[in-house]
Amino acid sequence: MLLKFTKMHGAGNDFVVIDLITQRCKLRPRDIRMLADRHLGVGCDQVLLVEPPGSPDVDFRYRIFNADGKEVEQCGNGARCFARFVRDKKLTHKRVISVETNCGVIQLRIRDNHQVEVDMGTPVFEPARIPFKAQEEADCYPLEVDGQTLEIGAVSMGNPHAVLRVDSVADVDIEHLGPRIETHEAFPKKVNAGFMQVVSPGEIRLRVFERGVGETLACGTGACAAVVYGLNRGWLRDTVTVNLPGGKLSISWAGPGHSVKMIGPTALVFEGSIKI
Ligand SMILES: N[C@@H](CCC[C@H](N)C(=O)O)C(=O)O
Repeated sequence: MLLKFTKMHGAGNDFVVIDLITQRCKLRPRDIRMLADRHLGVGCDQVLLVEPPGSPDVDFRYRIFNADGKEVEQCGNGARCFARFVRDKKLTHKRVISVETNCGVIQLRIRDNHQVEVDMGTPVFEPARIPFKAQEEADCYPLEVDGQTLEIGAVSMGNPHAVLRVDSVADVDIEHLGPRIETHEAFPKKVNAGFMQVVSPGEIRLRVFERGVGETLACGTGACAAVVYGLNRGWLRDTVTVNLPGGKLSISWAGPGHSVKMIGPTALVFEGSIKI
């Protein structure tokens, strides 16, 4: 069949978005891998499927697949692009949209200038729920990688993140360290690895090696994880500008028990059809 798609990005984290409300298709993991392939398909970090909701209390359901074909729980930049997509396609006229994801319902607010605000929910630090193998919950943990001990923060934003503070993101050997942290045995479901440079209490630089993808130009949940880790360590204040290789996000967190708010851009790249 010929499948219609929309290519979008949020701060350079790119997506193939598929409307499964007005068209029907059952995508297999190999279809997802083909769509995500930058040589043989459309090319993206994640494929997003927009579906009807499972309950009348929410507006939509959306599902997220990494480029490796595996379904995941959450995607911050994808959530913003999803909101812009359903408005642009006139699947809703609402500016405040609630959507069911694999880690619960999240709220999105469409602002002006193609910016979208997302309530990303409360961060989870309990090791078993990340999941992360540790005796007890702590602000930071030692992680042995290639004979050196790294100091990491571990947090779930619906999906698992490890965050390391570094002196300079430009000097991180992300191609070497990223895969080793992603597949470290302490993270039974693998992990997204973020490298954070604190510029000031209100500004960080961040590079993320994403689970199931590799280094991306931006990671929304990674930005949230870095800010909550930095706040817990006393390095950051409650609203932080996160500079990623592909753009800027604004992340706010009022502390334990509060949800994390993210504001950032969305962009439409092109639309097309592809044979599945
Ligand atoms: N790019 C995303 C995160 C996508 C999922 C991630 N790779 C995972 O496996 O958890 C974001 O913007 O949050």
